[in-house]
Amino acid sequence: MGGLSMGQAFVQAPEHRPKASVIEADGIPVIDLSPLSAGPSDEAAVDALADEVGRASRDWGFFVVVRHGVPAEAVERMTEAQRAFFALPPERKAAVARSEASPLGYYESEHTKNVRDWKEVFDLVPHETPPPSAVADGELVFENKWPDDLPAFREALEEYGEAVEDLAFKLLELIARSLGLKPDRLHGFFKAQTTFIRLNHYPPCPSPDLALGVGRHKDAGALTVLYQDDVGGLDVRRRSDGEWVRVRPVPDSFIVNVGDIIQVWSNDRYESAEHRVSVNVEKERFSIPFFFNPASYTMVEPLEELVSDESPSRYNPYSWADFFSTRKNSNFKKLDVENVQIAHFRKI
Ligand SMILES: O=C(O)CCC(=O)C(=O)O
Ligand SMILES: [Fe+2]
Repeated sequence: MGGLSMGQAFVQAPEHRPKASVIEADGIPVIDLSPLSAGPSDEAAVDALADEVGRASRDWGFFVVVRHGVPAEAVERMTEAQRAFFALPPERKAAVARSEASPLGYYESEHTKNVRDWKEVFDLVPHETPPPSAVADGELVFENKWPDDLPAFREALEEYGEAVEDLAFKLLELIARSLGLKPDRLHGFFKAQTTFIRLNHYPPCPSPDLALGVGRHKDAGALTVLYQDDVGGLDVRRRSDGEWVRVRPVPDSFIVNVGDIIQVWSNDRYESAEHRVSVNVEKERFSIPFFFNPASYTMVEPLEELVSDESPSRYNPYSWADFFSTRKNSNFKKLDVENVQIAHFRKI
């Protein structure tokens, strides 16, 4: 299954290998978003929700949302389409493969921090920009690749993308409120968003003690809204003691995590947490991160409202386009250098 065969490229350094015993995370907050869909908005309830989101973003960088408003049927159609896609024969997946110049589509040899991940993926963007008539040398082309003869696939993705984007904007408003900002303060950054959706398939792995589905990393964008099936495997680095803890699957939920951009915008009030994916011998696992990312021309820096004499800016501004394309390149092939991190822009 999945065509992967275990070899040296997948082997993590001893200090990064998963331990045999798994700590189930009890403390990751589960937040009920139903006050957002309760008709005429109840400001006090929404403020209380924003406080919960703020505390979770500060203490964990992760939280789980339930009664989030994404229709169960959209999720079901999406996960069926995902399974159908990964079950295709290798040559049909290869027909929509990613290339260095055109990074969307199918891919099965991603590296995280220069070690290969035990997974296959399919990337696409929910907002395709019209292709430019001429592409400069070295410029990336973000064009979706759709598999032939799988019509329900495209429809399911479009429906799912719209529903999860609505949720992402609601979460963005809660984050803004939690920072004492106007609810729509961050919306402007997402006018020409570079959001992308990734379908992940982690086949059963013969050596789950040596390899990871995704090596340890932080998400570089603003927010990630993740669907996971009921198998489990996502591990988050707990802030209080640095231990890896497993995020238990909750039916009909999404996992939300704050990415590096929100860490920088918030001037370190919130922190993007390190996470990874463990694999197992018996079961395949499916997940779908929706990486909610701002426009490519965004210069990322702490929001001016959150900077003062007492709380000076902790980061030099950086270009999201440059950060994103450098990271994508380093995930595409094994490099000898460390990949780009927000720590490189840290002032203090
Ligand atoms: O599969 C998962 O649970 C998480 C995947 C992930 O962290 C990523 O793709 O960035
Ligand atoms: Fe991630």
